[in-house]
Amino acid sequence: MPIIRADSLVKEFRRPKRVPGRFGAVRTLLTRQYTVTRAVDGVGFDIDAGELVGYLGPNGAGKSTTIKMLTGILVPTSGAVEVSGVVPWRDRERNARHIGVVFGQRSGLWWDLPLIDSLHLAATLYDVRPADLRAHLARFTDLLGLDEFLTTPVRQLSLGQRMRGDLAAAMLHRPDVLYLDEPTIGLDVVARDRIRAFVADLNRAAGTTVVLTTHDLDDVEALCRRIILIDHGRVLYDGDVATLKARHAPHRELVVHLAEPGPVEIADAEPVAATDGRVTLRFDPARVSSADLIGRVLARHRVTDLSIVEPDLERVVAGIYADRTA
Ligand SMILES: Nc1ncnc2c1ncn2[C@@H]1O[C@H](COP(=O)(O)OP(=O)(O)OP(=O)(O)O)[C@@H](O)[C@H]1O
Repeated sequence: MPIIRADSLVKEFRRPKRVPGRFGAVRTLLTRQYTVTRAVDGVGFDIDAGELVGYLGPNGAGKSTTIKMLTGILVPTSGAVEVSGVVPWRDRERNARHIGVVFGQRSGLWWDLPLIDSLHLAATLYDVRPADLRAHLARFTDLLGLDEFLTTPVRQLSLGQRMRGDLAAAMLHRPDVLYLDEPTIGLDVVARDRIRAFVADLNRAAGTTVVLTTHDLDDVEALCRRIILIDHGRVLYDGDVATLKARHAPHRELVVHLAEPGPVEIADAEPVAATDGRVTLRFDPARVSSADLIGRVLARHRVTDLSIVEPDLERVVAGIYADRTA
């Protein structure tokens, strides 16, 4: 049963056409001509309760605009959107009760308050019961490592600390759906890992549905089974990560470290690199299994180490965008 339904969503932005020259500003106002940007151009998808979906696309593809329509910040030009049976832009208050939103570039916290006071204030706004607040705060503090900076004013927090605070604030009322827009942008490895672990835990333990927009495809590899790929406001791909890779990057690589450097010639495998006894063989798993290939290499060579390299999602997605613009 879908918890999020988007059907033929379109969003156009109109901007007054600027008239150049003397008195241009006045003439811009008077001519009333507009440039129309179609940021989202017929996007549709269903997301089931408990899914964790990566919503991806290059700069300007229409990701944030879609998320803003899902959260009720923007009204679609046409098409329909429903989240937990609510039309977000029509009933913003009811919608807000069952969603959490975190925009990586912007904070929902109160700058002058210590983080803990900001969290209490967020809980008050959402009518979180004191006992629930205590339980959620304890769990989030533990998972996100908040205790070292709970009493620090928000304006003094580092980006990673602030982001963890924002996530906690967004989830205190235990919404069914969490929208995350670039949650790990500019963060160090520690903060990024904390955030990934927290999101994975929310999804697994509480069944929270998560829609994640990110340019960091390591986030996607770590968290998402399904991705929706958009470009120029349209869906290019909607499905699981493994199928996308199989379709667009069917090859795997077997990296072999030889005890005695030399050429490796094996049927069904193409040597693509060789340095200091480290040979990389590219193969198609649909034609030859890794086990078979490894068996053949071991039968012919003395090997000190070997590994299989999966295609990198980053490269796969970059290749798809390049094909589109070629
Ligand atoms: N308020 C606005 N007024 C006019 N045009 C806008 C507005 N907001 C977005 N756009 C345009 O709509 C298109 C899609 O923008 P959007 O921010 O949704 O892309 P995005 O995929 O989130 O990009 P990024 O990865 O760079 O954040 C862009 O061409 C952008 O310039």
